[in-house]
Amino acid sequence: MSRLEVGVAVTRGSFALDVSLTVGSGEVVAVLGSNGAGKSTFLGALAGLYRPDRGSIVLDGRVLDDVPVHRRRVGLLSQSALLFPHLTARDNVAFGPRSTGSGRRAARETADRWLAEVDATALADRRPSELSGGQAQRIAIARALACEPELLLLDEPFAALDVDVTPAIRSLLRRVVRAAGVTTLMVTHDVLDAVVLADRLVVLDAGRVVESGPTADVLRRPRSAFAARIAGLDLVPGRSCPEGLRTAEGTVIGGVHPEPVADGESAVALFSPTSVAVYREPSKGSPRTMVPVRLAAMEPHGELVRLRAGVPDGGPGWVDGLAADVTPAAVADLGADPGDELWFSVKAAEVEVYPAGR
Ligand SMILES: Nc1ncnc2c1ncn2[C@@H]1O[C@H](COP(=O)(O)OP(=O)(O)OP(=O)(O)O)[C@@H](O)[C@H]1O
Repeated sequence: MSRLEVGVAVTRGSFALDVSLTVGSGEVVAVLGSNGAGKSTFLGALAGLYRPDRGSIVLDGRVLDDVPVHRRRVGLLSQSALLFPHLTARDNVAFGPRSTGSGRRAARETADRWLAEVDATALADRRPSELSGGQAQRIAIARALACEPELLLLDEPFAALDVDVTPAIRSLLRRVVRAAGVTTLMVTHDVLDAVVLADRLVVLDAGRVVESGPTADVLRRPRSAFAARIAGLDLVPGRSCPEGLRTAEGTVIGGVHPEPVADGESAVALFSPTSVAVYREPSKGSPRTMVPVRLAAMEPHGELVRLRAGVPDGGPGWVDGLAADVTPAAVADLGADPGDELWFSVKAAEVEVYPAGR
């Protein structure tokens, strides 16, 4: 079991990544972030595909910076299985142990053990062209772990699978990664991968870590707009004020402070889309915060309809992407279409204000 300590800066064209991160021995960390946030660049630096401009990667006390890729003891599982087409499943799995010095027989035994671990013993003699996508990915999992990596990198490991096989492969990966106790870093777009597999979430934005913490904590109390979006919550950034939160342009969002936040401190207001009511006109004298929006989109959301806000003419940018989940009957009463100017409204008692950042 190995502890990973990374502090790297990587430049690709005009994009700059600067990330410091520690992954405890045997810990599974998920790296999330929107498109272009730098997730693949970060993983590529760890895998040895990109040379950092500065910084270092230390795995179990070994500095990896100048270690050739094949000696790093870093396993990589990608979206596609990338099996050798001319080798059987067993020989694909045995390839790693063979190339690190195991004899033919020992490598075969290791391969058979890992094929059993991933419930693929019956597939041992098949070639990749005779495997389904899910079966091939199981073999790829066995192959990655048969090398006994000190660090396992998962790059969107389920992105290329059919949706109906993804849950089974996801839970299989969870089982074998936990059993192997291997230190793991996973890049994913899917919050479900993080919930099922990861101890901790790290959110990247524009090449920087904007949020990090235990998976459940980040999803319960997101500090970044991206994490709030994946957790299904609305988030408004600003500064704490006695009434709740004041946005940069001066809107006050009434809210409660579940934990102490100093007046004027950088903070975020969080609320559930189900606590947002939607009106055609602002209601006067209401104890609710009323925010003008332009309706950007409407989509089904379970038994409700999710109304997605865009910025109205001259309105503040932070309303962009706010969600309101309302009943189909309420949508019919409202008679709203995308492009209409509406008011989102939320009660102070349903807004929680927390310090921003960790
Ligand atoms: N070969 C390249 N040359 C210059 N810039 C690049 C190159 N490849 C990627 N970039 C830029 O680096 C930034 C980060 O890209 P990266 O692929 O790491 O993001 P990502 O978070 O993995 O995105 P996605 O979720 O879309 O896969 C992007 O702004 C991208 O435009």
